[in-house]
Order: sequence, then structure tokens, then C-alpha cells
Amino acid sequence: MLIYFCGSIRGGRDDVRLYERIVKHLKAFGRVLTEHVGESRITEKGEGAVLGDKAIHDRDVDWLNSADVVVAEVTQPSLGVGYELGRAVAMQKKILCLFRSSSGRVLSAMVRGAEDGSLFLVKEYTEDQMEGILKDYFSALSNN
Ligand SMILES: O=c1[nH]c(=O)n([C@H]2C[C@H](O)[C@@H](COP(=O)(O)O)O2)cc1CO
Repeated sequence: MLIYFCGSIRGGRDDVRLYERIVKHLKAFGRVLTEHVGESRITEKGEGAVLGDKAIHDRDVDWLNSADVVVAEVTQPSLGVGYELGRAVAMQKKILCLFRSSSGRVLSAMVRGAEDGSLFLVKEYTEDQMEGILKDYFSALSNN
């Protein structure tokens, strides 16, 4: 199972510790292609200085193409995550979005409104529910 994890980078790194925990749990279900999203050494500047933006974009779209499932933490708004989700929908990928309403934010209608009850799911959660939500999601996937 190849898993593409999306989380904010240039949109802000406030949740990087949580991304790190999500990536750690995701590894129980498959290979996480975008492990770097949860690494605190990647700052708000992103990998751009090392790789260049075109290389990042092309690598990530290739990874997205190869992924079996996309998991996105969407609480911290990020243009890149929104773009990845749009591309993933066009590729008909299975998508799980995780949103914490305790943040006080209201999720974009273009994400919440994309929920279709099958391929595109949006789950409201608190940090202590994250592990259980991932377990339920991946066990439902393996039963299908
Ligand atoms: O350096 C990077 N590396 C990288 O893989 N990304 C991808 C993965 C993340 O899910 C998403 C974050 O987008 P943004 O930087 O606009 O918040 O884009 C984004 C950047 C910087 O934009």
C-alpha cells in the first residue's frame, strides 16, 4: 500500500509535530511516500533551496499518481495541499481528509463539499482520536 500524506509546508508549519505522529501511524499500513512532510527539519521555506520548485512539483505529482491512498491533514490551510487534493480527485484516488475544528477554523467548502461518502472522506477529529480513525479507515479499505 503506497500512501501519499499531505500537510502544510509553505502554508505554515504549526502542525508539524502532529504530521510527524500521523506519518508514524500511517507506516503501520503501508509505505509513506511523503515522509518529509512530517519532518521538522523542513521549515516553512520548504525543500525549494535544495531541489527547486519544479522538481518538487514533478516528483510529488509522480508520487500522487503511484499512490493507492491519499491522507491529508487539512486544518492548516495550504495551497499545495489543496492543489494535491484537486489532482488526486482527478486521478480518482481514495482520499481521507482530517480536520480539527478545535482550531477555530472553518474548512474550505472546496474540501468539505467534495466529500462523497466513498472515495473522498472528511473526518473531524481531535488529536487523541487520530490513531483510531486511521485504523478504522485502513481496515475498511482492506475489507473492500
Ligand atoms: O518543499 C515542498 N515539498 C513538498 O513536498 N510540498 C508538497 C507536500 C505538501 O503536502 C504540500 C504543501 O504545500 P505548501 O508548501 O503550499 O503548504 O506540497 C511542498 C513544498 C513547498 O511548497
